[in-house]
Amino acid sequence: MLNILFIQEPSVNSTEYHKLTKDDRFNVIKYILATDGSITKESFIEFLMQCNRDGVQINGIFAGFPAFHPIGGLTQDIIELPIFHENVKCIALCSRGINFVDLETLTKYNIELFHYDDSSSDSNIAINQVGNDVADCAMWHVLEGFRKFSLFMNETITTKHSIKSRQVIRDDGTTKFAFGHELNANQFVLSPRGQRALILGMGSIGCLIATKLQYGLGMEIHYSKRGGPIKNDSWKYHPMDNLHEELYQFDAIVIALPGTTETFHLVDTTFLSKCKNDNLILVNVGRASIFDMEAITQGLSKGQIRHLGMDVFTNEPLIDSCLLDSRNKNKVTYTPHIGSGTKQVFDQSTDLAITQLTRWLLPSDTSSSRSH
Ligand SMILES: NC(=O)c1ccc[n+]([C@@H]2O[C@H](COP(=O)([O-])OP(=O)(O)OC[C@H]3O[C@@H](n4cnc5c(N)ncnc54)[C@H](O)[C@@H]3O)[C@@H](O)[C@H]2O)c1
Repeated sequence: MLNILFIQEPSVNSTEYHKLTKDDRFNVIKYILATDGSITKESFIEFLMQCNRDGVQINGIFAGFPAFHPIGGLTQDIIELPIFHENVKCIALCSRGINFVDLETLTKYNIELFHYDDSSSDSNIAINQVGNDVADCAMWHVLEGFRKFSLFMNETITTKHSIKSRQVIRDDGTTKFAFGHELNANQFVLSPRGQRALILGMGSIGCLIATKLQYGLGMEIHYSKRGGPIKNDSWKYHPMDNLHEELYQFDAIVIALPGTTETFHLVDTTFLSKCKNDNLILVNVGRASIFDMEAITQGLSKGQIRHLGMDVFTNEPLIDSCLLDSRNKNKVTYTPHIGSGTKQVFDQSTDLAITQLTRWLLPSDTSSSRSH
């Protein structure tokens, strides 16, 4: 019997989880690392020791979201414990990103770490569901940048009146009727149709953002990435090393890049100085580290940035102060890192993680979806 420890709750809709609970080759053990601080690293280690005293060896770990984060990560001292590295053969995360895990020490002990990967048709999953759902989130922020629907909705909630909610306040404080095309005396609601979007990063997320902005909003698509262009004749490629010279022409810039040392503060004061100097829409669904937030804050205050849309934050889970600043309330939209937060992704991530664990632990198993 192989023991799989669940340190986070799986999706109750997961077919693979239900199969696992009925499979007599596996035993499901749960010790949930709660996010409220009630379980510490010490209590987790004590739990492992108790398992050992009871003669139960943990062979695989379903880490889910947010994995080991509540106890400060899967650190070297935990992995170095013989009761850990002598028994655990594999760990499966539900997130695509691998954060708070000491990969080097896991590799030293040949412990396999799986993460969410929906790019292959190998398993019974919807391919690139994450890319699709994050791209929806990016498209919403871009649309908000042009049309400002949330702003009008909030005004309607406040005024309970469909005319007053779109009224424009003149510089002298008087109001006038508005068709809905004016935000204030100097700013207009715009159609995204025919406007130019630059997408930075053209991986599984970037390509779907491009498709949605092109076919959903009617935008002209430009993109940049490392390693040369992709095969698509209707999107225009700009090499990264010449990007600054091209920035003047874009109405919306969408970030779908990973947070790396190379992309750190890619969007800084110099970058912004090359962009158009008003009505710029900036959206980030990649990583906040790509933005130099001081430069962005200045861009907002001097009126260069018409709209800032963010699904990622510098010190998550905290929200960047420029987004919370009341002076920017009509210029920002933010979502709490929920780009991929759909039921479909949640259910599928459990299915994938369990498939990865069971395949690794029983490599010769050829039954059902667990076969190689
Ligand atoms: N907001 C969310 O909920 C959410 C969810 C999943 C992923 N993400 C973020 O989105 C990022 C992109 O995800 P993906 O699945 O499309 O990744 P991917 O690996 O499929 O694509 C990354 C793209 O970025 C490009 N790139 C990487 N480094 C670069 C550099 N230094 N300069 C220029 N281009 C570079 C690559 O060429 C590729 O086109 C992830 O790394 C993650 O940070 C966010």
